[in-house]
Amino acid sequence: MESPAVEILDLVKRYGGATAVDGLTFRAERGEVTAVLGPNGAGKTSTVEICEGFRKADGGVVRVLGLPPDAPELRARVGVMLQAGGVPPAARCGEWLRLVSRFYARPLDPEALLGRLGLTEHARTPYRRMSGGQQQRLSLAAAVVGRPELVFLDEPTAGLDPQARHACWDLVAELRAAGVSVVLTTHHMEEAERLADHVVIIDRGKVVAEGTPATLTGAERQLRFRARPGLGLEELLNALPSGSAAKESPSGHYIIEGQVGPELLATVTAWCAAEGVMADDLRIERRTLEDVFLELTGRELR
Ligand SMILES: Nc1ncnc2c1ncn2[C@@H]1O[C@H](COP(=O)(O)OP(=O)(O)OP(=O)(O)O)[C@@H](O)[C@H]1O
Repeated sequence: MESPAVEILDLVKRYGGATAVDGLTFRAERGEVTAVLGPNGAGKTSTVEICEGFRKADGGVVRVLGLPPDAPELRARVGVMLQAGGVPPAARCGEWLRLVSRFYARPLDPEALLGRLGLTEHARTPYRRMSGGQQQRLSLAAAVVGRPELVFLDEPTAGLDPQARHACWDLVAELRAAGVSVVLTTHHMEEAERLADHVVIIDRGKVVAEGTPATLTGAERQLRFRARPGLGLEELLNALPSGSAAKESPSGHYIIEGQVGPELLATVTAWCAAEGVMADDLRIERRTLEDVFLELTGRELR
């Protein structure tokens, strides 16, 4: 049987006395996009860099395409986009991508890739003079130019403008369509919802939930509206069918959960009318991945 793209079992990484990755276990299947989500400091980059062979684990087992992460034969089969750097400051954008492409047997056309990522007009610009978003796009291009079987993207769209973000998403979708396995970390829940087949949420170095975006968010719907902060919701709750819940989160944003149907909608709007409350942006929708993420990892800043 073919091994998964990435298999991580009981991974542990410590820095001095602090445990950054604390018995982490998950797999990324071949041909799928796996998104690893987690608050700042959750251990995402540590985990990905161990898979890339850049850091050593203190415990557990990691297999990449069935091999140990430092196996030399992985270099030609795995693409890596780092969060920052990796390119000499004086290297010109186009020259660098052409150079990287020469390390591979069947590379993509570097010029076409520069065009795809909006870098053609910067082809002669030295890396140090490129903007942060342009540098980021060059790193993405360098990660995929060798037609890897598996690509690791660490926060690929952080700091990108909307146009570049969409270009990156299109590229990831194409990689997936071509059968490439993708493991990406991100703080953009929308990105994970759009791109990922499998989402792994980690917190304090452990997996706290995983599944498809649809299984994580569930089929349940919510009624949401905006109104002045601090509405007393007890009376509304009394009027709603049992098993319903009403909360204000964050301030001025109201969420009603339960059997969301015509009756619940009528009860809420009748209560609003009686209370003189204008419910703005009233809508019924499924929970988002961001809701699930915040429920699992809390609102405290890390
Ligand atoms: N080289 C290092 N030396 C010491 N501590 C480190 C080192 N690298 C990471 N850490 C610590 O390990 C923990 C996990 O860091 P890591 O970069 O893996 O998190 P992350 O989930 O990628 O965070 P972010 O979302 O902020 O990028 C953090 O507490 C961080 O301070």
